[in-house]
Amino acid sequence: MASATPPPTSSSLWRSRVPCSAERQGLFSRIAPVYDKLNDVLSLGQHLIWKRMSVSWAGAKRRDRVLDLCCGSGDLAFLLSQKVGPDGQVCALDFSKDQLLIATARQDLYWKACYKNIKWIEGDALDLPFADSCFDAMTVGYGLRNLLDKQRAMKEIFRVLKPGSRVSILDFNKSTSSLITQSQEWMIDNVVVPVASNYRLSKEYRYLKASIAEYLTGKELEKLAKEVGFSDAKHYEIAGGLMGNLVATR
Ligand SMILES: C/C(=C\Cc1cc(O)c2ccccc2c1O)CCC[C@H](C)CCC[C@H](C)CCCC(C)C
Ligand SMILES: C[S@@+](CC[C@H](N)C(=O)[O-])C[C@H]1O[C@@H](n2cnc3c(N)ncnc32)[C@H](O)[C@@H]1O
Repeated sequence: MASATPPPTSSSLWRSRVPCSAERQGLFSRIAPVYDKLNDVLSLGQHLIWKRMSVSWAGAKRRDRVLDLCCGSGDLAFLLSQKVGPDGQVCALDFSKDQLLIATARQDLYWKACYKNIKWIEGDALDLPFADSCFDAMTVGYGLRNLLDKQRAMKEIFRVLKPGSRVSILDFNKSTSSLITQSQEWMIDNVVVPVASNYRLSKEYRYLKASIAEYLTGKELEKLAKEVGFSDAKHYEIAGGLMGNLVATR
């Protein structure tokens, strides 16, 4: 009699599929304590340059009311805060309590007066607790790729933006070039995951590869934005095509 197939272990389950929403929430909470440090180390500090570019593309200006969606530890929220100034407001939303705790701790550490204009909100990007047409600009830094229902997310982003305003969505680029894809995968397999293993976070960082494979290409992101109603959408490749940024205008 053929031996019964053993039930999949949690790690083998993960290897064969991208985690569900609750598992992702747990993932980002587990990586929260080392998230910023590993981003700095693994991107050689470049990620902050990419984030500054993304915030500039959002078009936030003084006294605006803006949203940083999937804010995590707050990198883009702090940049937006400086753009809108003390008379503006930044709403920064995330569904991970642990990421928001890191963000609020950073806010307390930093001295800039404008940072008092940031409001941290625990919520779901797929069901935003905001009225229609209430934001002058929005950023989504490394968030959309992590959302299970990207169309629903794009519809929510469209709904809460004021007519004529922009969203700037920074993430890994799902490249149509096999060389770029192979480079991303090589770096994740041979640099990112081994470094993360020092913090017992191999599985969490290995997820990057599957999430990029499941993501949308630049053209597909532009198409999705136009389908939900954005009047204009343009995807820019940065960092040699390893990263990408969609700018969509309502
Ligand atoms: C800021 C960056 C990634 C944020 C990020 C997003 C996610 O969805 C994750 C999911 C699970 C774990 C961690 C993350 C996460 O950190 C981009 C830079 C940090 C990356 C971890 C570094 C990846 C290396 C790149 C493939 C190539 C870097 C090239 C650079 C010019 C050296
Ligand atoms: C890779 S981090 C990006 C953090 C930050 N924007 C940055 O650029 O560093 C992705 C963030 O998205 C959040 N996230 C994932 N799915 C979410 C959802 N459905 N609703 C709200 N936040 C979500 C995670 O908790 C995590 O903090």
